[in-house]
Amino acid sequence: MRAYYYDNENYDPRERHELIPFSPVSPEELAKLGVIYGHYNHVADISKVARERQYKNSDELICSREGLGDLYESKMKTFFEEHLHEDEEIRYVIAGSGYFDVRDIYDRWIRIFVEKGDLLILPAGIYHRFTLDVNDYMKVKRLFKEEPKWIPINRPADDNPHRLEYLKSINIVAEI
Ligand SMILES: CSCCC(=O)/C(O)=C/O
Ligand SMILES: [Fe+2]
Repeated sequence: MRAYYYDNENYDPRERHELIPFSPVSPEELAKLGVIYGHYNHVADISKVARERQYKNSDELICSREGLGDLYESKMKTFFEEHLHEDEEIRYVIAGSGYFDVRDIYDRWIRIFVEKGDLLILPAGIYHRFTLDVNDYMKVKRLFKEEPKWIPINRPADDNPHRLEYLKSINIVAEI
């Protein structure tokens, strides 16, 4: 995992987009936003984490042109729309790599590069998005607390109760 501030420039999002000067973000800073990172060499280790955190379901997705076929363009577009979920987003990278972008408390984008063995947990209510990198391939295990479901709620969703709950959890009081 490697996290850093995004440059906000308007070229292929699958490029690195490092802000100049390079501004790294530590796992501790991510934790303050409620973003949890771990690294596990074997997919089997994830079963333990899943038990501990009471994730009951999982599925696997191959994000690539081949894996998604005709859905590739539309899925990539959806994943890269800024959105939130009403539940945690839990992703374990089985192979390949990609980027999750999350908003910090000042609404700046932090780019999180994840690769094989990385586990990333995004809290419910955080604004974020996802893109593959230039290698265009990621095999990911998605874990769910309940039934496998993936519902993105696109920004603006500032009145969403999970958004408000999230802001409270990181000590930000929303302006109404
Ligand atoms: C890499 S898993 C597919 C993307 C996804 O599930 C998501 O919610 C991105 O934010
Ligand atoms: Fe998401």
